[in-house]
Amino acid sequence: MAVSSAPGKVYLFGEHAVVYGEPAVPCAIERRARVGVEQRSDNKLRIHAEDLSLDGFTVEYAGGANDRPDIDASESLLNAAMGYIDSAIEQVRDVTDEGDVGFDVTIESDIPLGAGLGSSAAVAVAAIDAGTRELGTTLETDELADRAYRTEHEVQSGQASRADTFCSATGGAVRVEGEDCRSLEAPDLPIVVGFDGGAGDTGKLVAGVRELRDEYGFAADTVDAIGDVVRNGEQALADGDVEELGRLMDFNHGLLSALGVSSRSLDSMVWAARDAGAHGAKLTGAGGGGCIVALDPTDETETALSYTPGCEDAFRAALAETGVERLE
Ligand SMILES: Nc1ncnc2c1ncn2[C@@H]1O[C@H](COP(=O)(O)OP(=O)(O)O)[C@@H](O)[C@H]1O
Ligand SMILES: C[C@@](O)(CCOP(=O)(O)O)CC(=O)O
Ligand SMILES: [Mg+2]
Repeated sequence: MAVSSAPGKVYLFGEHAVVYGEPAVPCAIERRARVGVEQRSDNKLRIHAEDLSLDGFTVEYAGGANDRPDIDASESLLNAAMGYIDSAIEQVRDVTDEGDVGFDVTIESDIPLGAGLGSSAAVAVAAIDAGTRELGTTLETDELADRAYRTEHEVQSGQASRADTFCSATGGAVRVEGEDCRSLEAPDLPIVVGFDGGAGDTGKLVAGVRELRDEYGFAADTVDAIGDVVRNGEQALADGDVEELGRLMDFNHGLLSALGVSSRSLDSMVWAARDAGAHGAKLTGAGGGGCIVALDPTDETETALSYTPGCEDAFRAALAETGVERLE
């Protein structure tokens, strides 16, 4: 059996706009998904996912479009639940040229699902890394990130950036613009996360922004403006100017909100953080529900969030210096 882990992330800047070629700066955090993969003697896939919102389940099936697991859940729920892991295993089969190989896969994760902290990318990166190693192939980080990106691209119906998967594979703070992915020097940022207990559907939210962008010139301008915020943010990051970073995060949140991807609970957490004296706050990831990220070196934001109606959990997140980790 091979076991790998990979971290989740927050977006300091640039989600959604990154899908259209603008730069984005995500930052890996110490919340990880661990995936164990063991080769079977038949061609079936057995997936044990403790932390899925289906209350944890075990299924056994051969994988691929024509063989669905026999469990009592709607097709859409099942697709949402299984899509990333299914597609990650296809990448393992493809990269190792072992189309018929079966696996027992076990997933454990401390990253909330669908909440903007990149659980899908972490699961894809860890699964592909463990799966390929189980078959005797160790991928370079760039190829691992690329294979995990293909997983997200497929599951999100062709609409995904390389940001989440590159960040999860390499760790640290990164900058992604189209195919250009690189690591950034980042100061130790005082990151606080607020979680509303909910989730958003990444594919749907991305499609919604695309429709707005196609329909209105000003929505396309809003996407471009996010790119400008990110470029300023990169400079602030290089200068270690946390106050300026915060101001730019506030601006970024306003633009995301204009694109329709915020929600009442995300907005209340953002305002609670600002009122508590955070340098800045914004939603992170696809939006619709899930998490916000704020910068505050004091305890005020975490405390304020823990009393904010609609906030289920608030925690400080350390930067994850290491991306994929090979545990067994
Ligand atoms: N612990 C887990 N076990 C199995 N699959 C997971 C797990 N965590 C995430 N996933 C997969 O990732 C999907 C959520 O990804 P996504 O909607 O992109 O949100 P995010 O990446 O922001 O968490 C889940 O529906 C599931 O397919
Ligand atoms: C909205 C988007 O920019 C980020 C999605 O992040 P998450 O899956 O919500 O963590 C989509 C993408 O970059 O693929
Ligand atoms: Mg995701």
